[in-house]
Amino acid sequence: MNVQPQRNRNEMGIYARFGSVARPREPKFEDNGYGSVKSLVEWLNNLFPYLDLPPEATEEELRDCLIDGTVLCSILNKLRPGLIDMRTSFRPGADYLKRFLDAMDEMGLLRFVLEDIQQHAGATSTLIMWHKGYMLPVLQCLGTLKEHLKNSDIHSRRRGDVHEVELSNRADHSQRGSSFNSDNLAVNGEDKHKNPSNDTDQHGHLTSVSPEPSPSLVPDAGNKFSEVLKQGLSGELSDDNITKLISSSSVDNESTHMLFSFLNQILDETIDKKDGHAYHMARMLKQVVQIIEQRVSAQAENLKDHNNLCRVRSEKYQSRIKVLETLASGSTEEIEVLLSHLKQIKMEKTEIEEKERLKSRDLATLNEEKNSLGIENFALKRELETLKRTHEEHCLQIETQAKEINQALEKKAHDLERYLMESKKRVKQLESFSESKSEGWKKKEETFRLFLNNHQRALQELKIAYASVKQEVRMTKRRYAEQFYGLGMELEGVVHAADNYHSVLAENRKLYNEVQDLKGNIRVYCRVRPFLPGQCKNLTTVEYIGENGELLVSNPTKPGKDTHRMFKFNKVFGQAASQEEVFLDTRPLIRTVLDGFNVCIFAYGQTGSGKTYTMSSKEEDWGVNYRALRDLFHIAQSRKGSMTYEIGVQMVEIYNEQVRDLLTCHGSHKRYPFLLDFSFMAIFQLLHDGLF
Ligand SMILES: Nc1ncnc2c1ncn2[C@@H]1O[C@H](COP(=O)(O)OP(=O)(O)OP(=O)(O)O)[C@@H](O)[C@H]1O
Repeated sequence: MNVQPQRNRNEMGIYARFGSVARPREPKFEDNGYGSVKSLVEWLNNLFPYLDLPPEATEEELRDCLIDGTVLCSILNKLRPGLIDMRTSFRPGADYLKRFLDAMDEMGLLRFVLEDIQQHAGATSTLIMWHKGYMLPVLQCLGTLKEHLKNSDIHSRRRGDVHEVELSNRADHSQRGSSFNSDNLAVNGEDKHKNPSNDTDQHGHLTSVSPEPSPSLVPDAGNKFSEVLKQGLSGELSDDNITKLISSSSVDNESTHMLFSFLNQILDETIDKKDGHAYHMARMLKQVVQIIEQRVSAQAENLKDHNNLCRVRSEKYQSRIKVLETLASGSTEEIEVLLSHLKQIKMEKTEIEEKERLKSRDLATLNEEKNSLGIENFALKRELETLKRTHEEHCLQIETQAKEINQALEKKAHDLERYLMESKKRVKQLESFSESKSEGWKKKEETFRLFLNNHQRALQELKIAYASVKQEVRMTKRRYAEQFYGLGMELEGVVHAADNYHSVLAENRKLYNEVQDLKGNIRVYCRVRPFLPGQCKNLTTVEYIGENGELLVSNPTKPGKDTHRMFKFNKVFGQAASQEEVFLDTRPLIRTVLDGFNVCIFAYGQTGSGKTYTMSSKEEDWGVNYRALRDLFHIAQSRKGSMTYEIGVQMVEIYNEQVRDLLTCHGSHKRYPFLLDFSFMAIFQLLHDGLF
């Protein structure tokens, strides 16, 4: 690469600050062995006719064509179909370029960096001119792709040929002796140097190999290992000698090409023998060897590209160094400018030195001050330490006191919290109590208000009523006086009527007594006692009891008409007659006592005939005596207003012609004559007369 610095006053460059204009000669792409820009443009037009690039397109036009990355990605897809998915929604430009560069990395191919194609997109024209050769890495990358695409076409064509050759080889392999794989390539660096004409083309690429063994791949006649190999393949060499040969260093000295040839020959021999497991192993190994050969070939390509890149970059840097050397040896104007700069710098230096002197003087002063301040500082430090110690002791005391106070305060706070909780509880209780009380008082107030209102209303009503009552009382008084007068008049009538009543009453009494007289002053009743418990009911002598006091008694012991005897009484009470019935017949006679008549009732009969039962009886079934007294007291009570009665009672028993007082307690007064009373005398007379 011949880069000569040229000076052109009509162009501007980054050296303009020195007043000079320098433009390095732009690197020539043709010099790098990748073909000219023109050839690349032609290749791209053939590949993608729609691009329609002008044949004389500049690097700038080429960059504009490639900047969105789609063309580059399409080239890669030509090389490996489907490598980059162009249908995805990548943004043309940076995204496609990144995808392209990543794919190049994956394939291990030489590539440029993103800045190589993008760095001048927004730059000034000055910078573009300086970097006129900036597209060089991009063009080199294009050249690499062009070569790979070409090789890929050759390889694909050759793979078709190899397939045919392999088929024919398998058919007559025994006649041919040996066959080389079409991909047998020399990749060792030594090999390339040793046999450049055999392994690489003029651009340093690995050459393709024809299906037939190339003379360049034939083992070297002067090589000892090759001779031994020939002997080994022809079976002239023993196994021990082969082992010794492998263990010796002669294998290391052989080229990769020879080693692959040797390996292929051994594998072909083994396959030809068709010896069971060894045959299959050999086939598999042969396939592995082919893959390794392909990979070695690809790596050789990459290494070669890398070497080329390094060489190009080295040449570029060499040219830049030369440009810089030229510039350094360069211009008087620049030197003058530099001298003026130097003078200026010297003046600045003098000023700076003066300032430094002043600063050193200030520094000395400051040092003295610093020393005095140091001493003062030391004293202050000591004082500070003393104060610090005192302060620490004081702090400790304060901390201790603070702890004690804190504990006391915490205790108090705890107590206060407890009190507070209790107070809150009590406050809540009091609040609820006061609320309930308040509600109660409100209700009472409401009730009282209603009560007051009612009372006020009632009071009003009372006042009105009072007025009306007052009026009414006046009216009533008047009416009362009138009625009182009327009553007085009526009372006079009543007095007259009372007088008449007494005369009527006397007349009534007279009539009543006359009725009693008509009924008979002396009445005789007969009561038949029922059989007592234990007595035989069939022994009764009562045959018939009549309505009008007839009683038929039978006596079977007497003959004839004396068997039945009829008795006649005022009334005969049968066995079923009650005490009440007996009393009711005697009651009218008893009541005449209240009109001043004397009445005597006595019972007569043999022992156990029922005299006591009829007259007294028991409390629950009173006899005539008790019933008569109760009736007399009742009438006396009803006539209390008009009549006052004094009632006296005597009860006597006449037994064996002896009269005994039944109410007295003294035995001396029991026998007759204890009382000379008319009524008793009459009874005695009656008894004496034999009426009873
Ligand atoms: N009507 C009657 N109904 C039921 N029981 C009667 C009746 N009359 C008498 N008795 C009963 O007959 C018994 C004898 O009666 P009670 O003592 O009255 O006879 P008395 O005539 O008074 O005898 P004494 O002359 O011996 O005193 C009593 O047990 C009495 O309760």
